[in-house]
Amino acid sequence: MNWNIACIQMDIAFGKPETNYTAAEQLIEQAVQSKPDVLVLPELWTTGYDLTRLEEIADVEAKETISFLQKIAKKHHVHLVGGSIAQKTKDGIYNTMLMINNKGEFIKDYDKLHLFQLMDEHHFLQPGERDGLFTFDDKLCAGFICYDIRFPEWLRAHTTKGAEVLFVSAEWPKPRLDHWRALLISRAIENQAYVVAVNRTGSDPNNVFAGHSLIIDPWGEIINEAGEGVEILTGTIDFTKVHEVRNKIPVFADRRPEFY
Ligand SMILES: NC(=O)CCC(=O)C(=O)O
Repeated sequence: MNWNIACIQMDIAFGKPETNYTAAEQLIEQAVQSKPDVLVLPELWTTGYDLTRLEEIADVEAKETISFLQKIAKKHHVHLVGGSIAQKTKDGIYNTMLMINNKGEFIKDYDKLHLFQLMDEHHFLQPGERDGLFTFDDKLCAGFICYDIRFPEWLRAHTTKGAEVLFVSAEWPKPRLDHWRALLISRAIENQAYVVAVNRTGSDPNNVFAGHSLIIDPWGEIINEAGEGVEILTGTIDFTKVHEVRNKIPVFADRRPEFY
């Protein structure tokens, strides 16, 4: 089985959800022209890092975003890794990734596990406590959010359970572009999995963001890489490649977890 992927590398208006819904919808309408099976959005794409105003602008129980994504998924018969949004719950605000299948069914939400202190997340957000595993078309995938990629053990915990595609939504600043690329390529090689990583572009009052969304195969080869600007990045995932690479170098069978 193959999947055509489309990554929505967008700019994000700081603290303006309505502007961002409109911008995302326009880009998605362009992206669906190539008939993707899966569409992916970046981190905190409705609000950006306007953390001091989250109490006011976060989506309560993610209701508005889920309904926005469900409408798109059904209209275009496309699976959505709906990036992440600031979700307001009774326990606090979370940085939450939303997965909707191509029938418009809500499949999974994943709250960012590792909060990034350098961008003050720990002062405004609650850390997640659940895994990022989910299934589209019977294929086991996993979702991660930005800083999570610095924790190889977290991604490995998902591939040892069988995940074959690792989706990453990010707002990764430009000064650490080299880390972004190196970490993502490493996560693909060590997990022998596809990595589909969507970063935002543009800037906010505190950071300039790197763009350079990436689709990487299980051998660590880059299938496609975006530039710095607004872009729809596409690429095809061939699931047989996961099994070819895992059979060639049987990393999972050769692990010695009793010594780790
Ligand atoms: N939004 C984030 O989690 C950014 C992570 C980051 O920039 C890093 O260097 O790690």
